Amino acid sequence: MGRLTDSDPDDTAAAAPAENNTAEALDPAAEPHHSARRHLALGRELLRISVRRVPGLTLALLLTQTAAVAVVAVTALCLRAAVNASAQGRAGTAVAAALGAAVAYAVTAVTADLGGNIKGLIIDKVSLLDLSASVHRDIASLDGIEHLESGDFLDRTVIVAGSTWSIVNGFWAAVMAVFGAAQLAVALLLLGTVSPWLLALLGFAAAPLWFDQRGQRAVSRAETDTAESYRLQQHLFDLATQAGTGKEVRVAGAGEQLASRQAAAWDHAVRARTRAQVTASLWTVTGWFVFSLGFTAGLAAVIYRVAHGHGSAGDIVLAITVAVTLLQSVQTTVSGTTTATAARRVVEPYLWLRDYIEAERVRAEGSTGPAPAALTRGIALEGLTFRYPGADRPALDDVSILLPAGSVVAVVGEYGSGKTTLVKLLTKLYRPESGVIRVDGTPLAALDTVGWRAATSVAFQDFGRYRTRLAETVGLGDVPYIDDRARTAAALTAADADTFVARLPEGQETQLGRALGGVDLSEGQWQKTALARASMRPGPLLFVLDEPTASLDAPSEQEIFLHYMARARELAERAGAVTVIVSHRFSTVAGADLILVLDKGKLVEHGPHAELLAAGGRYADLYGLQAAAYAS
Ligand SMILES: Nc1ncnc2c1ncn2[C@@H]1O[C@H](COP(=O)(O)OP(=O)(O)OP(=O)(O)O)[C@@H](O)[C@H]1O
Repeated sequence: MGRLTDSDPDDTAAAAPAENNTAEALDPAAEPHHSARRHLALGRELLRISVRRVPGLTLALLLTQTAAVAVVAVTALCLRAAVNASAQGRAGTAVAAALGAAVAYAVTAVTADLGGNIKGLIIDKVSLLDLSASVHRDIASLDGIEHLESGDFLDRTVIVAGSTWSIVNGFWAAVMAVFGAAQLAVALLLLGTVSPWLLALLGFAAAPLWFDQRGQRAVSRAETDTAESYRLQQHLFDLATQAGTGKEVRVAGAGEQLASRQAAAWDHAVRARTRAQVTASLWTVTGWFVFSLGFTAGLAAVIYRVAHGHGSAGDIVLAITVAVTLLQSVQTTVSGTTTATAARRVVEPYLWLRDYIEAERVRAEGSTGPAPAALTRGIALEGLTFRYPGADRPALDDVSILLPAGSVVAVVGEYGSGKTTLVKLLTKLYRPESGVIRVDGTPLAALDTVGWRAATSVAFQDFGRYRTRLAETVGLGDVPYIDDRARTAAALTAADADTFVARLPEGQETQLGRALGGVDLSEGQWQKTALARASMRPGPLLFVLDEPTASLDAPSEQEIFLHYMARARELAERAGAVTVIVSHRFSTVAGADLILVLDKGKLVEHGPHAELLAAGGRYADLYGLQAAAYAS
């Protein structure tokens, strides 16, 4: 992502999403297990970021940890010397050695506390100021929206966005584990000076590590396996508790049903996760049991040897001191490794997201062509086919047609026939699976996405409800002019919103959204704000209205259509702009130059209204049905 650029090219290639939107490309099982090399590279990046962001703290942490390793040896050697010197009656040496041990103990206590605090500070700063910000920025900068409609992407985003702290924590835990291992090595070396047999404790020290990792893998697996249930219960909870859906749920009396389904999904997720936690705890206990057995046997061996004249009393003290340190070192190494391993739950999706974003960037690299200043030929669809991830049939199937420059094109068809999908492809929110869109002969894919979008205005069917001040809600349609009140006022007029704006307490400056201390709008009023937003750009080459009046009453609908037809003609005159109007209501689109009739993704008829009526085909049937329904 953004500033983290050291990706492993092999891994990137392996993880890059497939070129098309196939189900396989989004199969969670297909997620790569990133190589150790990749994890190391990420570690180096995090170290670099820490050094850059908090150099003093990073240095202090590394120094305290190095000191912690050194004091293990100093403490044990001083204590052995003190005991042996006292036994031999060398009081001066004994006192000096005891003092050395005391100082070393004090340093141990200070470094333990200080290390933890410094680590916490570094993690907070790096995760909040760098990682979180770069994750949000990179996700927001993706061109299309397929990632926003992909469960796989969303799952990973949810995991990563809330847990960048774990990534940095995991890295520093790994560093602590390395220092713990160094401490362990020093401790074993000292034990070796008492008896080489004590080196066997290394094997026993590895047991807790190994068993702990097994447990962590079980926990990790359970979380992945239950991610869907977890998402489902969250969705059901939202359905019942959010104002929009909550109304329906209450009127329908579906609350109980939703609550029991939510409980079942929650129960399934929690049960599986708890089972895995219990298994992990059992593995941990087993590991420590094995270590304790080895430790007790080793200590018994030292005491036996000293009792039989091999070694001094100081050796026993050294063995006990070091063995205690050994326990601490193992604990540091185990907990560091466990935390670092647990962080893989976030690191793996994080690397997956980086690969995804990188692949998207590479794919967008060819899109650099400028949008034309005006259209002369129009927008040609050639064999356009598109299938949503996981869908068994295409949403658009081999659609070929020219949307002539300067024309008003209506797209009609029944629910789910592919109308909105066509809009998404025209606005580069999705890439076609096959076929091509040409803008005056240039493939749309070759045009710079930002440039093309700047030449486009769209009012989407599922429009956004931005709870800002009304003027900003509208002004967001053309960000450079967000504070241009004359322009936002004109856009509101175009959307037939003047009457309701006049009734708002502070007109254009009214804050929207009751939760933010503002006012709530009706569906129709929200739709008018979306229409106004789409009217902000003065001269788009492509102007799209997707069901622009679905929430409006008949007089508003009529008013708005008349206005936008006039605007379409004006835009056509000025720059050969194409206006696309998606509508269920056939009567409203009769004035279009070209009508496209979609049926299950196929373009089944096209032509002007009169021609299609005369042909007596699908359009004529549907038109007749609607006319009869409105007449009755
Ligand atoms: N994000 C999505 N993921 C998967 N399938 C989708 C998605 N959006 C739409 N579809 C499916 O693609 C097909 C075409 O949908 P589209 O929204 O383009 O139809 P439409 O003609 O605009 O419908 P409506 O009139 O209801 O708005 C439908 O079968 C729909 O279920």
